[in-house]
Amino acid sequence: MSGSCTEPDSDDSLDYLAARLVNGRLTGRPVEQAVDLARIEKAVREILIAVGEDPDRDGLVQTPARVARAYAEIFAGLRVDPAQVLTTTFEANHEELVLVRDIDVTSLCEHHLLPFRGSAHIGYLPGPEGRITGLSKLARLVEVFARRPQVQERLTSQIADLLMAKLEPRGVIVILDCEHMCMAMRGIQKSGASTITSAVRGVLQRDAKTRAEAMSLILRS
Ligand SMILES: Nc1nc2c(ncn2[C@@H]2O[C@H](COP(=O)(O)OP(=O)(O)OP(=O)(O)O)[C@@H](O)[C@H]2O)c(=O)[nH]1
Ligand SMILES: [Zn+2]
Repeated sequence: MSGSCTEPDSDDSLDYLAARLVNGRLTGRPVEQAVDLARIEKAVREILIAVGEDPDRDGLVQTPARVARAYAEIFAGLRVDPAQVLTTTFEANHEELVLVRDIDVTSLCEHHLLPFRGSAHIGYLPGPEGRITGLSKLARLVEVFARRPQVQERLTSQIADLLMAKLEPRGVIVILDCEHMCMAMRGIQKSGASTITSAVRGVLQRDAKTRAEAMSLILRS
């Protein structure tokens, strides 16, 4: 038995993890909803027994604790207020499209608790005041919403809606392109199928030409 896991396991460490999603520093807001690591461990031990494994054999004895820590990390977004990500905005007198493409996304589908992963493309047209946010904040927003049990459609809309609410831009477009392990590893077993979801708000929803311009930049190779 190695028992050499070094991942954090105290409440303080989970607090730090949640804070990192927001500001990248080891400071931040307190954990609002602590993760019950012991309860996850107990449940994972039960699952191992239920599938016919011996949870006490050498390779598995640390597994419930490892899975508990992994889940705390994977679901850290549940302990973060996404609005915190967008507290810093800047004046830029820029009213044209701002687009960040190919943001890596990994989330867990809430139906099977299996991963789905791919890319997010996020664009917005700043409002009349021309206020913008840091580019990294768009990626942080994806992280906060992705680190929750999700369906791809809701993940896509949540990103778009929060940007609309906090930046008050003229429009937002969010496209996610992901592969779902629940379709590859089990069930229909079709690997390589990609699911594309979009959330389009404001002028980008109303104006086909503006939307087409944004789409052409998103799709440009
Ligand atoms: N719309 C949507 N469906 C999803 C997402 N992730 C997984 N699913 C689907 O959720 C559905 C759950 O369907 P159920 O019939 O309740 O579950 P199931 O018997 O495991 O379904 P199969 O995967 O078809 O075997 C499946 O069709 C999955 O492909 C997602 O992000 N969005
Ligand atoms: Zn699934």
